[in-house]
Amino acid sequence: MPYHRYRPAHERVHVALGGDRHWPSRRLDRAPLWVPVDLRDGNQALAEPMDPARKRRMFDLMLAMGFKEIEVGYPSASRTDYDFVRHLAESDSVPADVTIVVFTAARADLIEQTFASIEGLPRVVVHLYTATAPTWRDVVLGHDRADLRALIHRAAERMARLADARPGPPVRFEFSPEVFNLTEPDYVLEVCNGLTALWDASPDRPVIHNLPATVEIATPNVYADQIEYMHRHLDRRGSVILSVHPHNDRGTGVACAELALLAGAQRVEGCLFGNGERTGNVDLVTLALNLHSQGVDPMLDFGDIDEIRRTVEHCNRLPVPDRHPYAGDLVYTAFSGTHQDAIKKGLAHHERRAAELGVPAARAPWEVPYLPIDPADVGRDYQAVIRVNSQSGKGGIAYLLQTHHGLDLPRRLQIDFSAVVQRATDDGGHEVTAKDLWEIFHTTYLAPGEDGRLALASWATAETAPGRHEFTGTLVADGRESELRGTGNGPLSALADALASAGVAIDILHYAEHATGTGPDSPAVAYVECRTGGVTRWGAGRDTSVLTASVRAVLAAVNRAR
Ligand SMILES: CC(=O)SCCNC(=O)CCNC(=O)[C@H](O)C(C)(C)COP(=O)(O)OP(=O)(O)OC[C@H]1O[C@@H](n2cnc3c(N)ncnc32)[C@H](O)[C@@H]1OP(=O)(O)O
Ligand SMILES: CC(C)C(=O)C(=O)O
Repeated sequence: MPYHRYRPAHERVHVALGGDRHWPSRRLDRAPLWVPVDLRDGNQALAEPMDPARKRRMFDLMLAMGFKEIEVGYPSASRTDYDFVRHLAESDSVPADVTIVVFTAARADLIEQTFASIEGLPRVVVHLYTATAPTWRDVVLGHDRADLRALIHRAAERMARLADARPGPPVRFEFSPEVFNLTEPDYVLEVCNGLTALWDASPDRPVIHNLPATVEIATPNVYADQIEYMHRHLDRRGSVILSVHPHNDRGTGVACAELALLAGAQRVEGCLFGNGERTGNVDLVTLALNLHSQGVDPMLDFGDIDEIRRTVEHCNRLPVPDRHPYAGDLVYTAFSGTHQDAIKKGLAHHERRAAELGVPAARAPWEVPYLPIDPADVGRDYQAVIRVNSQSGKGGIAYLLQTHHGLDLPRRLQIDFSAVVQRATDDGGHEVTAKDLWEIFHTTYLAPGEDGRLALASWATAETAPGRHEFTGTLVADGRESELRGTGNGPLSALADALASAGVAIDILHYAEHATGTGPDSPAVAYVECRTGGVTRWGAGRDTSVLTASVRAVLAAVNRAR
């Protein structure tokens, strides 16, 4: 690989913080101000940018989730964006606690058009951006440091003039030195501090300085150092909201945002599920739910994450991957045996703990292995948690039979059945559903008691004296009938005695039964482990009568052994 073509980050940008950093020992204990930029940065990265209907649907989703500041577009870039801002203004669609952000480059015509778009909107941030990094200055914009600072200053003055001329509540300002992470720290400070003064930022009308990792170039600790340096050196710090805007080129956008928050950032711009230019903007869903999983209020509602995902997929026309943190189809699912076993035990323990605490399971403290959050918190259910394929073990299989069919298999039967399922999945190599498992269970353990070579044409039991039982019946073996009679201290030992009288000697090694529901019509299931002719097999029976279920279970085990 031609790796020698690339330079490490420390050769490309000076990080001014030195060794004196505070962020590593800080903790995240509150949510920042989240600002979704899906309708601008996300939208500009789509092959088919959103039409007005999709924009509106995304906007409504953001309101429903509880976002309080939303970047809605680049109104000077396209008719759709301009009209969307006008639509929000004219339809009175912005709740009183929500601020709208509009985005503009540092060009007079674009700024004028931006201000025209926001007429009548009560709470607005106008967001100015210009790239400040050396390569962009030299190659793209063709300005040296002083020229570019002057260009930005002129644009900011124009914004201030237009804002002053506007009736109603004051407009607020945001500035992004695009590619902040590759810009000399002293230059960013000079430009940002200049704007803080020019816009006369105050605590009640703070300016937002948004410091983008436009293209991720370094490990997240480097970004954290860069943010902490700015946090400690920006003028009028109490009048500045320090914002970050990470992208995900190295796949570490989330880590960059989290470390930046430790380093002093107060606001995060990103997109839902990480849509955005190239590898995307930082994913706000992951960031917020990471906080939730630490016991910190994320200040957003993810109660129905599948609906959020469906809406975002519809608006972006891009799928959210199956492994996406917190939201992917497979992220609360375990296929592998030991994980399933641990989750099954963990869920049972969770239910017990909730009962002990006297709270609903959905309110009890969460400590289930392999599941960082309770899927129910985001509207997922437990049904999908465990799925079975060739990597699965007894725990997961038993869990599915229990949750879907009410079967509570004895431990040794779980082991036996898991080997049966393993053979079935090894042959086909595919996933086995709960319905498939039931069919395999039925064919293997239940059916041999109902239509096996050894059957009972009729039978009856009676308690002839206290603790003394008699079993009588007609045995059909390979088409031939014979009468049976046996006695014992219970119906099953009487059955064993009767079978022995017909030359079928059996030993019942294990017996268990339970109801599968609550009403009188709900079937009982019996499980029997039998040894006959030196072979040990499990059988099962199912009937509304426990006794009939038990007799069938014995016959099933015997037929399987024969
Ligand atoms: C990191 C980011 O996400 S930045 C946001 C990027 N988003 C977008 O570009 C989406 C919307 N953009 C657009 O629709 C168009 O680019 C428009 C309408 C805004 C402008 O279109 P055009 O006038 O055709 O210009 P074009 O798109 O070619 O932009 C390049 C020009 O803008 C200049 N420019 C780039 N950024 C800025 C800036 N922040 N401020 C001022 N000028 C800038 C370039 O130097 C170049 O100037 P030149 O033509 O004199 O060389
Ligand atoms: C200009 C800023 C906000 C941006 O979109 C970026 O740098 O990615």
